[in-house]
Amino acid sequence: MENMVLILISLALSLFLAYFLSPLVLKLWPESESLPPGPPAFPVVGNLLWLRHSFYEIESVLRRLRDTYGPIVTLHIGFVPVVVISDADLAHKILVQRGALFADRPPTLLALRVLHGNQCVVSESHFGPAWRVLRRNMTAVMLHPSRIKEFSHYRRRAGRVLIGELRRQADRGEPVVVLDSFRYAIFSLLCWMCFGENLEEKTVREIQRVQHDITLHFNKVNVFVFFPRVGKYIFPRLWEMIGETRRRREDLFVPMIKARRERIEEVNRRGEESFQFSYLDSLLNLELPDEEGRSRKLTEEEIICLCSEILSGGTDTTVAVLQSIMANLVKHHDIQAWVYEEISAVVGDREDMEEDALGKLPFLRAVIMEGLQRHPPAHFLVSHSPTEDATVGGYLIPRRTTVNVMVTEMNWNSKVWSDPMEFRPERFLLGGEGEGLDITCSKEIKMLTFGAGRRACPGLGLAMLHLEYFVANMVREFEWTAANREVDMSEQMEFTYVMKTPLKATILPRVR
Ligand code: HEM
Repeated sequence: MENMVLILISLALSLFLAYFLSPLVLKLWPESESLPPGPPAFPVVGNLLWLRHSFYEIESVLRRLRDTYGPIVTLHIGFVPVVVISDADLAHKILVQRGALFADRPPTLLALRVLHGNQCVVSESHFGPAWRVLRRNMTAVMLHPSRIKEFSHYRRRAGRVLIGELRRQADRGEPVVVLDSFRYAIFSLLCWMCFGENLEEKTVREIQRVQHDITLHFNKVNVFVFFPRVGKYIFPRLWEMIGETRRRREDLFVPMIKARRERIEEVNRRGEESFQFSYLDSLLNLELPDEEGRSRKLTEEEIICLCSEILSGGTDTTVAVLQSIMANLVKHHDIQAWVYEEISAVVGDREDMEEDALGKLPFLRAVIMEGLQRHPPAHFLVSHSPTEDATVGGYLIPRRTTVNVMVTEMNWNSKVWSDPMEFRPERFLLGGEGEGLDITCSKEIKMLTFGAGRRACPGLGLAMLHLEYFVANMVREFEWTAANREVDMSEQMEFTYVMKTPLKATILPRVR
């Protein structure tokens, strides 16, 4: 109790100093000369602008700062200096040309470490041997094109569930709100790939609820940036909720892990051949190098966090883009008609749309690329960090500094893209400015939706396939029109950037 009072008093004092004495004091923060420029900063609160703006406004704040200070600025968020880059050449330098130097991640907040297994997940691991093993396992074992192909029966099943659900809603004669159906389709698909079982709907929905709560906490833990050591005493309820969600996830995942272990032993004993491989199987076998160079098996908690990572990372991002693309097809009926005609010409009146057909649909691919360019679900990358002191744009960025890049400054750059805010898939066809665009950005950055370099998104191929597969099936089965006169395309920040008003459409089954 005494501690609590002391904390509150010192907090109040700092806020008082920061807010009321700011006109008199230019800089109380002992800022290193070397960091890129930025607004004045103060103890505890960092930049005063956080007293006037919420984190949700960070993008517009950064645009204003870019106009004042240039394409590389330093913000102070609580105690943490954060360097933000908004220029494609500088971004290419740190992500690709000197990628190894900037491939580390900064230390994660304690609250996130509780949820993310002490940084033992691919996205948060420090750049080093353990990250290499985890990432190679994810890309070579789970996300390798041949493995993705093996999972095609899961996609067919998820596609049927989605179309069935949309048809049921359409039969009621009401406009459909598609978001939940999209989310369930993508989530269940990832669940089956992750756990290797045709899990029942009830179980999938339970896992989905826990993952959803983890996402909600992920957004709230921002407050711990300001109070990294004492946050759990200042916000005891939030801290308790985080612990509670973590326990619920354990209660769900641990029995599945145990069952899977036993199943693998049984399969090995019997020599069964028709065994559907899963991400979980690879994690059960995986060995991580420890600090002394020895190998060790993953703990149960680490396995839980790695499964959780793929479910969260692969769902919200893909669903956000899927919804935005469908909203654009509702809004631009001519583009929807073009997609439909292209699919019909290739697939004809066959019952099922085979995945191989997707490779013969260049306009569909262009629509997906345009969706990714215009509606990146992450407006910032996951934070990077240099492993040693580094110079960028003439400024020194000390080792371990948090560095981030503004994705939308690349994707919506009017010097690269004509009318970047218009939905114009043709730009990705022959002769268009996006023709043959290398989405991995190896030579230059024009679109940064999946990041670039060593830490670029390993789920790129899977996400593209899911987007193409579901958009193609939904356009083939239904004609989509707006339920309201206007489709509101404005977006807001949740875990990712999503449509502020979820898409509501009238869908009519097509006659074949
Ligand atoms: C449209 C869908 C997706 C988008 C736009 C997207 C975007 C991103 C971005 C911007 C990053 C950060 C890159 C960086 O820090 O430089 C990232 C990292 C990551 N993504 Fe995705 N992602 C998508 C789908 C997926 C899927 C389907 C999976 C897995 C099934 C996945 C797994 C990951 C992982 C594990 C990382 C961390 C990589 C590392 O730190 O080494 N993502 N993604």
